[in-house]
Amino acid sequence: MHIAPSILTADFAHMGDELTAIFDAGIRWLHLDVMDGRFVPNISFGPMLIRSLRPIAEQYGVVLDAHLMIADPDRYVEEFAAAGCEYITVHAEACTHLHRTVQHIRALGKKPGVALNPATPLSAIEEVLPDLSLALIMSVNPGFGGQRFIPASIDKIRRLRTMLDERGLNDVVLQIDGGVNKDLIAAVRDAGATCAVTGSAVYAPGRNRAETVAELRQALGE
Ligand SMILES: O=C(CO)[C@H](O)[C@H](O)COP(=O)(O)O
Repeated sequence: MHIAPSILTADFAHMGDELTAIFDAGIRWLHLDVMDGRFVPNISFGPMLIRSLRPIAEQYGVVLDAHLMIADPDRYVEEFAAAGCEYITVHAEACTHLHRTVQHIRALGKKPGVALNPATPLSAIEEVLPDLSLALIMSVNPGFGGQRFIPASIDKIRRLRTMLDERGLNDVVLQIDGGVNKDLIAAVRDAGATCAVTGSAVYAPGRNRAETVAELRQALGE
């Protein structure tokens, strides 16, 4: 089970320290929430910030995973590939030609992911599942960190796990994103997720980052 902290709720004035704190605690997967103010009602950051944190991530061998909550993401996938993202995830709801976008990311030598909003059924990705490296289930409505986990997401993870297993797609990362904390992380793992995005559970105001990471590991029985 990968723990993938999202920097959305980190202290942007001290980003270098925020990263080394979690990497020193053993984190090797970083989730980058890119928001455009159109697909979601919030604006976060873009490829420029990712380029600037890339050397620190490379020093520790950390996977950079970009979650593009942006309209018409084809316009920008090349920039995120050049910025050093290994996984590039787009939203099914934001793509007119999802299969083409997935192939575009693959052709750039990157690992394509597709995210689904809470109201979007799994059937929206069924046809592209064999082409994916990652499938992301949103367990909050995208746009903001610190929201409450939607309980129905557990069953959605289970159903996606079954779809992947039935097709022998065991290498596809099943990522869950939104409201995952120490009380929920074992349940999402048990339902079949293989990567948990944790924003405010790691980057909680005033909390020691090594301690928040250790709490999540403990909850997983590691
Ligand atoms: O995609 C996101 C919001 O759109 C964030 O990754 C997600 O919400 C993580 O933050 P938290 O763990 O605080 O919910």
